[in-house]
Amino acid sequence: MQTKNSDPFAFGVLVLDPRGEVTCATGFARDEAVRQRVLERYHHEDRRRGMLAIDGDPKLIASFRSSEDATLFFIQDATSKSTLFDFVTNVDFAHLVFDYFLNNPYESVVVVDDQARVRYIPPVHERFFGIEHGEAVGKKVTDVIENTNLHEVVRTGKAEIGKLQEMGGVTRVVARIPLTDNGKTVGALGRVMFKGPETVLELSKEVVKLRSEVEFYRSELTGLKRRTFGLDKMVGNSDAIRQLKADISKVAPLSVPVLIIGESGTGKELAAHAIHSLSRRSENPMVFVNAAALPASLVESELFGYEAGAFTGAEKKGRKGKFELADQSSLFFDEVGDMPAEVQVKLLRVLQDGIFERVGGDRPRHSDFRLISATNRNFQEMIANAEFRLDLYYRISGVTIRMPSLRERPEDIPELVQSFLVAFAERHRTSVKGVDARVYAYLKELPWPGNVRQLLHEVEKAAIFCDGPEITLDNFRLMSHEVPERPAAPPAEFAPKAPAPASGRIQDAIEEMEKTMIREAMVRHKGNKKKVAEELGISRAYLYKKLSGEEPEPA
Ligand SMILES: Nc1ncnc2c1ncn2[C@@H]1O[C@H](COP(=O)(O)OP(=O)(O)OP(=O)(O)O)[C@@H](O)[C@H]1O
Repeated sequence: MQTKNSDPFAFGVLVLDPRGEVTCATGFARDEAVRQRVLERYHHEDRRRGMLAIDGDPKLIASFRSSEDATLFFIQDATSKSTLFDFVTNVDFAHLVFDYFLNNPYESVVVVDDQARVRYIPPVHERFFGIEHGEAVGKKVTDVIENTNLHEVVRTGKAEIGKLQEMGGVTRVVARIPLTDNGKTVGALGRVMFKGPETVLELSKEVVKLRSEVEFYRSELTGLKRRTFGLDKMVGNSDAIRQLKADISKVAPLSVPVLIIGESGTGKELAAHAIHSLSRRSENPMVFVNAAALPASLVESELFGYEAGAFTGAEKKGRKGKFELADQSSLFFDEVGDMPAEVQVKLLRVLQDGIFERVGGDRPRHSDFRLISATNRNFQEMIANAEFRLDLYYRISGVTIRMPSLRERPEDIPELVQSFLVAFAERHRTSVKGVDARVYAYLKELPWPGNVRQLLHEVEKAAIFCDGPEITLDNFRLMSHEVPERPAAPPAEFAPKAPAPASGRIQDAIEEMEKTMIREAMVRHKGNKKKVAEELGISRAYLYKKLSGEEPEPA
């Protein structure tokens, strides 16, 4: 057959009279064999119109229509159109599907050729544009359809999906798809995707809703992960630590204020993190306040925030304070026992009912925060000495959790040492050092006034100075002689009295040495007090006191 595969648009037309005689045969239909195959298949049909898929060589698709005086066949070579052939073979009402796609207002397509001339426009569109049936065929699409871009799609070969198109005073969401054959753009089709942007708006609202749900579940998942992480970070398996973990798990989900007491370095901040992580507020970050470091002059703006233009130097838009930031989250008040009396009184109301006012503001605000406080001070003594308000104490201590000192749980030392060595190796990308068995026995005997923090630093220093694969007793002995032991009792006891002259007294010498170490560490850590306290194995409150005794008044 001449036309086979040489022309993708090749077709044939066959017309029969009522007696079944051929009255017209063009293209494919001139071939006797093709006619025979089509008619054989047609003789089994009792429909008046439809499509026939005829297997063989070549594969053929014939659509037919019969009336009183004639039957018309439109025959196409289906060799290169296997999908179409399969479709027609399997769907014996294929013509209805085509009908639907050609006539339904929201499915029907406009087809243009490679010159962007209209090849097909469905009747519903003709009516919409007020044109006669068939009038648009052959015209430039831009002359027929308002605001079309089909000509550009033909030119560029690039699809345009979900574009808005104004037509006859209404907006539709349309898709314009290039049609390619053997890599060449032979035309394009355009179809309405949605009646109007409102439909898309609805869909996008749905997407936003689903996204926020995904976000919620994602944060739930992170929360779940953090939940175990919170307690897992607390190393130790002694009775004291197991009891502590059980207490934390019990208290954490309740919204009561928690006061964590314990010597410096026992892990109070770690416990606060665990409480927050195990609470329903864990999706939001915990807000920190170091009460000891809070100057009375800044307390209100820091804690309650301020309105725009509240004072010179204030941020233009105003600023949220810590209480506002902690809404729906936890507020961690570290070193709460070191809070000056004038600060204590300012907190009574907000800690009672969550109500506060921003500086320069004239309306009360409310924050739903959960208070977690920590101190290494002895409250009983402080209350007795009128250093801490009893009413405030009641508000912060809904539940009190006591952190056991390291002396109370020496059996945890090996596990702590191991975990510090693993973390050290990870941080410095080295292999994990082993530990000589005698080391543990030695460490268990020490008083550990700086508790876990001090142990951590001793272990890290030992790891730094250890050249071999195993940390030995010597590494520790060396370190512990270099670092003077400091008790972890209330910092006030250790606050410098007055600059001591070189008197020859041991106490003065220790203070001098301490000052030097603090000064050097402040330089090393560029003034980062947290790091300085960590490195020196002292509490931040202690460091603040030391610094305030040393630093000259600002000019
Ligand atoms: N049980 C523990 N397991 C592992 N690390 C711990 C544990 N307890 C404390 N640490 C570590 O010891 C250091 C001090 O802990 P943290 O800051 O929580 O103590 P703190 O009681 O708040 O001290 P301070 O009162 O001086 O602020 C931190 O590096 C912390 O990670």
